[in-house]
Amino acid sequence: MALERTNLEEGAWVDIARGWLSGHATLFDHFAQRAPWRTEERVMYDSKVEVPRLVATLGPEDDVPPIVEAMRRALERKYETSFSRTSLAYYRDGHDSVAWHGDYIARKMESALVATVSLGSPRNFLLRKTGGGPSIAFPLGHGDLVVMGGSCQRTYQHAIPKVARAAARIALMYRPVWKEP
Ligand SMILES: O=C(O)CCC(=O)C(=O)O
Ligand SMILES: [Fe+2]
Repeated sequence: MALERTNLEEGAWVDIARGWLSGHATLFDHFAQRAPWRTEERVMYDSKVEVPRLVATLGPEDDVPPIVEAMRRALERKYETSFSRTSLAYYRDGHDSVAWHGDYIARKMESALVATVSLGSPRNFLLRKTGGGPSIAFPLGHGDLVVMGGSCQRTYQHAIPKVARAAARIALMYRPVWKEP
């Protein structure tokens, strides 16, 4: 895996591997047509976080292409953890977004890992210190892998901001099972 690590402050970091999944367009089409999409009817982060996008959770009963399991195994080997939860977020166009947040439960944990493979067209993925300040932008799409680690969910926040024009992107997210500390 050709990973490039960016060390942030307070023990947070992100790894990025550009074009990690070469067949991203095929997997995008598969999920766009077949994933069990729902709107986020329940408040996922906190009541202030607006989340206009479609989401899906993949379980054992879902029809998942073998590449999804192959990527999970590669990530588990590399990061020496069990990425047993798989979920999806579908940004249909520039109106879809996720506001600044640290992932639920993980934002209370000392450290946590989240691996995201971006399918389809790029969107800007932003990071900033929790509560505000300048942001760093990483355009993510076309099979790029990003892994957030260390204190990233607690000391940093991330967002996919709205933009005037964007083609569709799906984020395929792998997370370990997190326990409330
Ligand atoms: O779309 C992404 O890459 C990020 C999504 C995200 O942060 C989340 O669902 O918690
Ligand atoms: Fe998140």
